[in-house]
Amino acid sequence: MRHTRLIAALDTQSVEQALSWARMLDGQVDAIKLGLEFTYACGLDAVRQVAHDRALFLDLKLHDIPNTVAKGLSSLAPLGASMLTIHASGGRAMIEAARAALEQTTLAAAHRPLLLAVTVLTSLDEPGLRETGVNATPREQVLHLGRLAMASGADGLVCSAEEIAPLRDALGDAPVLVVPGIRPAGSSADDQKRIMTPAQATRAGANWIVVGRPITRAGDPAAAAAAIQDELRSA
Ligand SMILES: O=c1ccn([C@@H]2O[C@H](COP(=O)(O)O)[C@@H](O)[C@H]2O)c(=O)[nH]1
Repeated sequence: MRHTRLIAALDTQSVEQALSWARMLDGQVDAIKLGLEFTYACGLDAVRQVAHDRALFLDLKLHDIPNTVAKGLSSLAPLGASMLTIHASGGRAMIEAARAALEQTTLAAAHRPLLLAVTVLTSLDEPGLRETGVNATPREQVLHLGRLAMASGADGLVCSAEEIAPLRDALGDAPVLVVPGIRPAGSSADDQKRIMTPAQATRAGANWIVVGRPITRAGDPAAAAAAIQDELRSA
């Protein structure tokens, strides 16, 4: 049976805050995620410092022409992240270039970061997606982009928990599914639109769930993470 692992999103503009959360969550989460907010505010040296010997999901969602994305990933690969993100909507050539760049830059295949393609942001519902010019439901568009990304060299997909079952039906166990938009029962949805609880996401087949504010805003982040791990185990 698949075991779903927990990533804590450390979204902050402060190195001290990120370090403090990372230390208090050591042993409670399976990886930490640093993203745009932290990286733009604090820089790549700070990413290295917080990641230290922790498993790192570096979620910078690259989206540009193939050459630029490839060069960007070549610059990021030495940081030692386990997972890096690009937008699937960048297209086949961009995804292929991204994969090739990671293979060329990383000396040992075993140390190559997983290339994850973001499908449809979990903050978008159907009306929000249509406003972007996409005449499909989020589920249809996630499936479309998921197929394209996996056929172009992605190792996995970022999607909401609502799309896990259709993705598994279409693509089987191959894609590593990393799932944000996770809210323990009773917690605020914030800006997320396609949400599920940790238990629902693990039952649906998530490999990893990503949880930010329900952990970082808790009075006791370590206890909040431990409660999510308990929920995953007993689902
Ligand atoms: O579709 C996506 C892709 C990435 N994210 C990121 O996950 C975390 C979620 O944080 P919460 O505080 O739990 O909402 C955040 O860092 C996003 O950048 C996402 O939410 N949806």
